[in-house]
Amino acid sequence: MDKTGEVSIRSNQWQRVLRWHLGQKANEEGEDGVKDEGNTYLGLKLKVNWKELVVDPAEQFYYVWLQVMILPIVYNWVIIILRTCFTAIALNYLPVWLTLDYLSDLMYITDMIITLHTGYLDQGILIKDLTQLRKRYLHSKHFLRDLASLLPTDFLYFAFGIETPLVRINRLLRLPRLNEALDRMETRTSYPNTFRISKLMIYIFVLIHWNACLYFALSNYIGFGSDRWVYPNVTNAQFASMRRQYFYCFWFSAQIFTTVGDTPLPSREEEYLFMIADLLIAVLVFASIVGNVGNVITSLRDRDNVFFPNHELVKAYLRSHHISKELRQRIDNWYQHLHINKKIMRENEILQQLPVHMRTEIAVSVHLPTLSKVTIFQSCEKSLLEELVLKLTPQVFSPGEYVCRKGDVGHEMYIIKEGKLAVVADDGVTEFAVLSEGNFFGEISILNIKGNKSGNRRTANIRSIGYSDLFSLSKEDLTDVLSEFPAAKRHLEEKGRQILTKMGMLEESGEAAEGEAEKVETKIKRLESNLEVLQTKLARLMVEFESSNRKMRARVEQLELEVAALETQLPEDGDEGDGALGREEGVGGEVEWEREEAEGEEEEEEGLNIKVKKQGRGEDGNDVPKEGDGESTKSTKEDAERIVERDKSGLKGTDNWEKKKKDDGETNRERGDDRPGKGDGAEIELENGKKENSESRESEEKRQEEEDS
Ligand SMILES: Nc1ncnc2c1ncn2[C@@H]1O[C@@H]2COP(=O)(O)O[C@H]2[C@H]1O
Repeated sequence: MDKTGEVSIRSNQWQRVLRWHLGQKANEEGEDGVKDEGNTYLGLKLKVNWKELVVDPAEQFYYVWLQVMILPIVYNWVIIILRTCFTAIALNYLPVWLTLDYLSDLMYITDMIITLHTGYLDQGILIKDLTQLRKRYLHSKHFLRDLASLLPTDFLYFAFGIETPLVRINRLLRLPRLNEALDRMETRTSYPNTFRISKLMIYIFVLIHWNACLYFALSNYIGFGSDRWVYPNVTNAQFASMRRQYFYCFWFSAQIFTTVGDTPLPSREEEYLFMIADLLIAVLVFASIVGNVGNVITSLRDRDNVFFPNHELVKAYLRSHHISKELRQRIDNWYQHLHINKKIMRENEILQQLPVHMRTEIAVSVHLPTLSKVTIFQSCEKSLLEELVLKLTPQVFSPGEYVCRKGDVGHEMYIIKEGKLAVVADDGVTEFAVLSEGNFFGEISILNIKGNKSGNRRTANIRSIGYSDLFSLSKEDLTDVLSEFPAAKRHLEEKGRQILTKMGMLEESGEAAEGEAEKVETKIKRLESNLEVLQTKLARLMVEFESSNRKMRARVEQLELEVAALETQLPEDGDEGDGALGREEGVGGEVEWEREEAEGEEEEEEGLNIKVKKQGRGEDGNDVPKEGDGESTKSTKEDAERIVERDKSGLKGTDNWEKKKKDDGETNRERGDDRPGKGDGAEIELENGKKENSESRESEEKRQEEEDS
């Protein structure tokens, strides 16, 4: 199984390498082809449609191609000026130069084709459509620059002669491609500081080289050996060789740029101008060397400071607080141990800038070997381990140091990555057990194990025997993780219980008490929920009672009003028909106003009013004094208003309840349920009211009939 797996992984890698050879289309077919037959690769290679090849700029091929492109660009930057100024060098190696020239041109052309087929990201998606790629490249300024760098200026050789390679100066325009390649390398390299310094040195070398070439050309122009400043006479055998010519000029130029050593004083204006320009450039070169090297040193120190805590500051602090020599020595040893063994304490801080999933992957690959040695985590799901690794904090303990002491409050548990620790008695000598790599401890006091007599206190002293490398996991983090993985929690608790039982620190009745406590808790919860239901019912009943009470009161008040109105009306009935009518109207108005209060009872109320009027006339027949009439009517109206006001304010307290009832009813109706809902008390009330009214009306009518007869 393993072997087959390995083979398939390897073949996958090959398939990926093939992808950029075969192009996107051929790739799909190619995968099957490669699987099926060994010879298919060759067949597919012939089928490759190179025109449709699209390069992903994030892939290895593009990176490798950029590195290859460094060669022709650097070649042109170094050789064109050399051949221009050192004619002897140009002519002596002409076939070599011409070959290299056209080879570099070929690479420039290939580079343009590859750029044309390089996809780009649009909203995070790689664009592979060749028409779009072509359009984008051909409309960009890069294309113009690339085209300019490839113009066949070599035809100018016919005009100026083969010894003037300066005609190829346009080849230098490809410099941005070199920068791109170097930038990519800088992000990929594992040694960015070394890379930066090397890059700087190469730039300076090219600058000195150019200056050397120009110095030789200027000397040639002024006349070799005409003064002390220029290049000595080339007819002199000592300075005749091409190598000597170049090295002398390079040395002279390097002297100026590094401002080290004595250069001969210039004697002609041209020489002065050359020296002035060189010295100005030299200042910049010098400054950039110092600056860059300074940066590298600072970044190296910063890296160390991030990896390891700043010892200098701690030392200064300890000195200023007159800490004992012995303790200072221990602290020094601790730092020394970290540095020598490259123990990184602040990895969480260092990886902070990465997205969580990447941090998890790193943490998993770094810490999983340790976690997988821990027995309880061996059987755990991968997701639990992934959650755990991000929460682990590395800690290093020195020899003899106590990690925890019996009786302390526990805040974290520990996993041993490396080292040995002893569970020791209070005398610090008797060892109960020795814990080593892959063991864990400190879980008992943070797990709230039922029946644990020591509660949240440490049950033992743990002392580091030598240097020990631990991971600590805080109580909160552990609780968080375990809440989602109950099996792991049970496992941990079981181990804790075993230790506690051995130590006799687990209450026997702990389990039973736990069960009892659970039962009581369940009962309490049930009672509480019952109580809630009862309270709700009571509140509903209260509201219903309140509502019917209010209505009854309103009805009584209304009847009283009407009776009073009739009483005042009766004596005038015979004399002033109109006035009586007016009053009747007035009372009717009041009654109407009352009616609005009594919800949904209009018809019944009207019926009642008529009956009351009849009854009033029939029963009484007494003359009610006219004077008192007005007053009584007025006071009755005021009373009624007061009552209604009171009722209204009484209503307010129950408004929410009424509203809830209505809402409930509406919800039911929305559900298509026409039955009265939980909150349909009002409707029920209304129906009850109607029933009562019709009953009272019937009894009223009966009474009337009896009286009439
Ligand atoms: N006899 C023992 N063997 C191994 N580990 C122990 C023993 N006694 C205590 N421990 C561990 O030491 C830890 C001390 O802190 P805790 O009580 O939180 O949890 C304890 C256990 O994890």
